[in-house]
Order: sequence, then structure tokens, then C-alpha cells
Amino acid sequence: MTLLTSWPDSGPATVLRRTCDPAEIAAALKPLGVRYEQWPVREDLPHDADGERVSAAYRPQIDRLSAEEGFTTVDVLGLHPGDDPEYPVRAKAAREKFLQEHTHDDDDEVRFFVSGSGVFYLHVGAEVHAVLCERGDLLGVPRGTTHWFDMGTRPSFTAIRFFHEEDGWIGNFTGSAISSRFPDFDSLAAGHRRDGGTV
Ligand SMILES: CSCCC(=O)/C(O)=C/O
Ligand SMILES: [Fe+2]
Ligand code: NI
Repeated sequence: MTLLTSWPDSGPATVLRRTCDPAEIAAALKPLGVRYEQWPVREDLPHDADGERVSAAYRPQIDRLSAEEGFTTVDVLGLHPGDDPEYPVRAKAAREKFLQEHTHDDDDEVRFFVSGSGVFYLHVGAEVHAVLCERGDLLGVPRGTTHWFDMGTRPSFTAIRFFHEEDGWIGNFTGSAISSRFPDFDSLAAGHRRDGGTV
């Protein structure tokens, strides 16, 4: 189950909202201009399937969303523990990059989780909304939204990323250390599992 947790941006001592209900999550995110929906998952796909297999498996959904929203570029980003000796270095570098609060000023951030999980933290107005996404979740965050992303200390996810721009991922970092003051992926996922969640 997906988990949405909201706090004031002053810190996580007060929880403003905590829900696993997909309809509640979609309704809470809608006023922020954020699209949240769940797509049927391809159970036949290995969790660490390569980009070509992922694109082929989700081709109808990719084509439909691209036509609907005018996306011109789609890529598949995957990171899974396995035999790759480079995994620890790649995982650390990727985590550090996305953990810094940033915006994408020229493009929306639209991601579909093919497997695994990760947390998007949306810093909107005076609140922070953490969306713990898992397989089957589509999140669409409008350009200019201040956010960060945590994949945890042992990242395992594959996501399809949709872009309007050929340049792909361009982040503008705010320089804020806010991400260090909020529960990280490991802690949110552990709490969610204690409550019976599957992430
Ligand atoms: C789940 S896709 C990797 C994260 C990403 O692309 C991004 O922009 C995070 O803020
Ligand atoms: Fe981002
Ligand atoms: Ni869950």
C-alpha cells in the first residue's frame, strides 16, 4: 500500500495526515496539482527487468499517457541490489543527488513505479507531504514544485520517467537542508511495515 504522511514544514513532530487509502491520497494531493493514480501491474515482469522489457510491457500505458500529456521522452530508471559490484557506489550517488531539495522548472515530474518503492517529499506552502510510492503508483508533480526523493540506504526500484523536454532530468537545487529534518525512506517504510503495510 502507498502511504501519504503530511507534516508542517517546521518539522515532523506533528503529523497532519497519515493515510494508506488511495482515494484519500489522490484527494489530498489534487489541490496541490499533483496527480496520483494506480495502474494495473504486470505480475509477469521480473522486479529487476531491464528498460527494454519494461518499456515493451507498459507500451500501451506509455503511449496513452504520452499522447494525453504530450511527453516526448521516456526513460526507465532502475536500481536493485544484485550482482553488480558497482551497486553500492551507484546507489549512494543516486540517493545523495535526489535527497537534496530541488525543483524542475522546465518540466513536470511524472513517474510510474514498475517495481520497488521510494518516497517523494513535496514541500508545498508551509507543509511537507511524503508519498511512499510502490509498484503500480503513478505520481505526477507539476513543474516548479519544491521536492526531494529518498530511495533509502538499500535502493530497490524501477520507475518509468516521462519528460516533455529532450534534455531529460534537470534539477535546480534550493540549497536547503530540510530533507535531513524529516523521516527518511528507511524509517517511513519500517513504520509502514509495523502497521501491516507491504512496502
Ligand atoms: C523515482 S525516479 C527518480 C527520482 C527523480 O527522477 C527525481 O526527480 C526525484 O526528485
Ligand atoms: Fe525531482
Ligand atoms: Ni503499503
